[in-house]
Amino acid sequence: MIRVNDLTKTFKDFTAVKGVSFHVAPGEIFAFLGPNGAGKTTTIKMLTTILRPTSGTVELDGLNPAKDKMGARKKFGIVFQDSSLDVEQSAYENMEMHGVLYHMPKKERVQRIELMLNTFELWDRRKEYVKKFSGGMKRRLEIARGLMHSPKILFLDEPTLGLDPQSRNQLWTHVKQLNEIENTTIFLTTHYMDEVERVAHRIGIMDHGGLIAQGTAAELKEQTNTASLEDAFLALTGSSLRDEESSSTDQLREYAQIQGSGK
Ligand SMILES: Nc1ncnc2c1ncn2[C@@H]1O[C@H](COP(=O)(O)OP(=O)(O)OP(=O)(O)O)[C@@H](O)[C@H]1O
Repeated sequence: MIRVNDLTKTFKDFTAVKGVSFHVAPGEIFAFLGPNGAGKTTTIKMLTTILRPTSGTVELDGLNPAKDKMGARKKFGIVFQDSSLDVEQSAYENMEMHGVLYHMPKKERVQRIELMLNTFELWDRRKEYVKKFSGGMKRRLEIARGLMHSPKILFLDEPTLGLDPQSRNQLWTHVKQLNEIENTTIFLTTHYMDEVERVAHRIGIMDHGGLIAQGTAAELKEQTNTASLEDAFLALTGSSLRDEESSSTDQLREYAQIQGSGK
């Protein structure tokens, strides 16, 4: 479903992503794990037509986004770290707007909104303004909205950053359910090791712009002769994700999210 070959991105004289190659099968949940600045977001941006690769190729369900941007965009939904919801509108209106942008017929829009809001447990709150929602509800709404046009692939860039453990747990329960029901292929990035173990079928470990290992959690542990994914990560990168979690970039992001959620 996703085929990436020798993908590279250079900003002036700095190479943020270096010759990354991987495949994601239909219906698979693939997670990118890596410290701050490893190149995860830059990779997602190249996969989703936001950034043009310096070299290498991307294929999404058989389409090359560099050649057919609009065709490729219909194949995926995306949720970035920064919210793009209209907080002055209701949950229903946010969904409706997305359906209109994707030229979905009215009848299809109505059915899909109900299905997705139910899947993400927001149907009862559909008429409320998004500004009244908690951080976890906003995230779930963003994912539901990203799935409005029934994309084959869902990209999630650190979707649980700044959420409390209960909201994180709830979000992944819904995402996994969606993956099982609709067989949506999911590509995600996260800092949280427990999430990766719980949710991902396969994991890619990124460090300094390169994809240094990939496989199931069991395979990564076996490769590094370690007992936990955290130890495997340490053995591969020499740095701990916990240290990275409290980096200034993360603190700033979390601060911005708290501000955004009006807490
Ligand atoms: N537009 C840009 N111009 C120059 N350098 C950039 C640009 N975008 C990203 N970088 C650099 O590329 C590197 C990779 O950044 P990227 O955001 O992809 O990392 P990441 O793994 O997603 O980390 P984080 O978890 O902090 O988002 C970083 O060193 C970053 O400073």
